Order: sequence, then C-alpha cells, then structure tokens
Amino acid sequence: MFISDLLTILLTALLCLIMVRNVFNQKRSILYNYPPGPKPLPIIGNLHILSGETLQTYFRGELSKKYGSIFTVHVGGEKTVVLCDYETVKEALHAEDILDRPFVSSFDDFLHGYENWKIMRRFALSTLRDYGMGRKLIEDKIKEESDYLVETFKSYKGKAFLNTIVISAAVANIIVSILIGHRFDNRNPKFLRLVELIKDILRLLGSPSVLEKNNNELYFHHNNFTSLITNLFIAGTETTSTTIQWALFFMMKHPEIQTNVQKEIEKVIGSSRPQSEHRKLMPYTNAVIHETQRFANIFPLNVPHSTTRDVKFKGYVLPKVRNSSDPMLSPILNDKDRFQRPDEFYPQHFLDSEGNFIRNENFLPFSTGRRSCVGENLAKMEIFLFFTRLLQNFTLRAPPGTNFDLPSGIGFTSIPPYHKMCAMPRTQI
Ligand code: HEM
Repeated sequence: MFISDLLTILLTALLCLIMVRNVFNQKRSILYNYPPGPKPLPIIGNLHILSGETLQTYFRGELSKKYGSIFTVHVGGEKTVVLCDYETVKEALHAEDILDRPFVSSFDDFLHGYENWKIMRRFALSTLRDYGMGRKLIEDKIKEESDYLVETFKSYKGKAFLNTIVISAAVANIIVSILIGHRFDNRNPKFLRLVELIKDILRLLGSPSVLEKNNNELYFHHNNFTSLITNLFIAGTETTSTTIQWALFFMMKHPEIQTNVQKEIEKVIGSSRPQSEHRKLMPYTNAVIHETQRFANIFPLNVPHSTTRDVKFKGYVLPKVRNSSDPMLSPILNDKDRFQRPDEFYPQHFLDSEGNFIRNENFLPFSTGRRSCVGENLAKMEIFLFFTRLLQNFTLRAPPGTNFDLPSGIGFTSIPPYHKMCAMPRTQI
C-alpha cells in the first residue's frame, strides 16, 4: 500500500470520528437549551470567525451586538456559552455553578476537587497578601526591583530599545522573591529564557488551533505544590508586565498625559522613592493606571469557566461541561453606557469634574466572584510602584517612524504592538 493511500484512510477515519462526535454532541444538546449564536459550519463550527482578523472583532464583543448578552459559539464540535455584559457576567461569576479553571491546574475542581481548589486558593492568597512574607516586605522587593529597572533603562542612554523582556524580568523577579526567597540577575540567560518561554506559552494558548486536550496534557501535573508555584509564576508575570508595557506605550503616544503624571509625581513624591501610600494622594496617576487597564484590556476573553453540574441560567439549561462558558471582560470594559469614550484612552473616565478619583463598577480587569484574580493587590502595587518610579526618572519618547496604530498582539493576553522606546533621563531634558 502506498503512503498516500494510508494517509487517505487515516484522514477519512479522522473525519468520520469528528462527524460521529458532532452528531453525538448535537443529540446530547437537544436535552439542553443553549442560547442562540452564529451558525456553525460542519466540523469547524465557528472557528472561521474566531481566527485571524475576525478574532479582534470577537474580542471586542461585537457578536454581543447581534446576539445579546449571552450566546453560543462552536469551537469545533464543542459549545461555549459566551457571557458579555456586566449583569450577566457578575451573576454567573458569583453563582455556585460556574467554576473551574483549566489553566491553573492546582485549582481545578474537575481533576482535584473543589476542596483542593479552596485550600490552594487560600494558600495562594495568604502567601501573596498578609501572612506570607508580609505586605511591607513585598513592597520593599518591588522598590528594590524598580531601582534595578531604572538602572537597566539608563544603560540604553536614551537610545531606542525593546522594553518587553526587561520589564517581564523585573516583574518575574518579584514573584520569584515571594516564592523562593531570592531574585535572579536580570541578565542571567537562563532566567531570561524562562521569561521568554512564558511569553510563548501565553501566545500559543490564545490560538484557537491549540486543542483543549493538549493543554490538559501540558498543564495537569499531579504535584499540587509544584503546579501552584508554576501557575503563580505564569499568572503573576506576564499579566502585570504586559500592563506596565501598555502604560509606557500610552505615555509615549500621549505625551501631554505623561507630563501631567510627571507633574503629579513631582508634587506628591518629589525625588523620594514612590510608596504605595502615595497612590491615594495621586488621583490623576491612579486614573491613568485604571484607564490603562481598561483600554489595554489584556484579558479580553477572561479565562473559560466550567459548569460543575447541569444549571439553569437566564432561561437556558446548560450541561455540566468543561470550559463551557466564557464570562468575557471586553464588553464590560468597553460599555458605552458606563464609559463616555470607550474607544479612546481617556483617563477622565476615572476622574470627576474636580479632578478627584472616581470608581467605576465596570472596572473588572481582574474579573469578579470567587474565581477572581488572587494576585490583584500584588499586581496593583507593582504597577503603581514601577510606573511612578520610571516616570519619575525618565521621559518616554517614541523613536521616529513609530506607528501607534498597529493592531495589538493577541494571544492569551493582548500585548502592545511591536515598538521600541527611548527613555530620556529626566535630568538630561
Ligand atoms: C495586571 C495584572 C493581572 C490581571 C489583569 C489579572 C487578571 C486575572 C483574571 C481575569 C483572572 C481570571 C478570573 C476569572 O476566571 O474569573 C485571574 C486569575 C488568577 N490570577 Fe490574575 N491577573 C493579574 C495578576 C496576577 C498576579 C500578579 C498573580 C499572582 C502572583 C495572579 C494570579 C492569579 C491566579 C492564581 C488566578 C486563578 C484564581 C482562581 O482560580 O481561583 N494574577 N487573573
């Protein structure tokens, strides 16, 4: 038999298997009542609209305009119920039924049980917050690391450079210090390789072509503690460093906003080291950071959740399935009713007419409910301290020819378009 015959037989068998599975899934779904959504194609489902340029549209929640705040998309033969307005997402995330995380394996209800998730989450929270190394010590680590970052930026002497790896390495060092008690030299090639690998993993995770089964094989380790540390390292590095990169990118793009932040730094902090207590005295900077997180929208899709039993939700009947629902954050952060200019970088979204900081309940970059981000407080502290320390020391400028309008890079997180940055020491300006 020729190799081509063998391949034909194998491909036919594969297609048959996929079709049988689709028929089985369709039969099963008759028992359930899924919300409507875009019509799926045979075999691929809606994958054609979840890839390439249309993925951007999907990310921005455009489908919700057509199908409302809850709709179904088909990823191959699997159905995912997408939730995309504040009320629906909040209701689902605060409910008992939509739990589970495929990404953070040690927290997973399906494989390790609910109790395991509870214990691991409590452990992570206490390590990251008060009981582990202590808030003050964590703050000191961030300050120390921001000094190293300032030195690294200085070493480029105002010339254009790529800031991605140096920022990721600085943020990675915070979580490394918390977890294993010491930092790495941010020129250490092994450490830099690790930071790069995390980037690759998150880029791949965002690709619809990565099949769920492979992810499971990759991420479901049996040793809780090892996987907890791995997960905290991954979850805690790329998210925060991407947010800082966006903040610096927006400062280059909007020099007038950068100047306002620097004026507030001069007024409140002067030349001393930024402390987290300064934040409440700095409404403008606080608003700029909030607007960065809203507009950068680094987790447009959030993390898929699973129904842990058959549930009735919003008039639909959903079966117990892994990764069955996606409480999207993007439409919440871009809600026209809650943000005056959702398509612009507009720090006034978080300021009143007198310049006081105002909260907005749609500000949910860390999600909400029992599965919300355990690293929220740490991330907020890191972003504030790194951002203010850098703008205290440098004015950021875009090298000539920078195109700010390139699309953002989309993976598991949304990253700034490829760009270089000039960090001009402020004493030299
Ligand atoms: C700007 C920075 C960050 C953002 C925007 C962010 C956002 C998120 C989001 C959206 C989720 C999913 C919530 C859900 O499923 O409903 C999440 C979960 C999680 N995050 Fe973060 N995160 C950030 C930083 C961090 C840091 C610094 C750490 C730890 C050091 C961390 C650890 C985790 C963990 C462990 C979970 C899983 C929680 C659970 O399953 O109970 N994150 N984060």
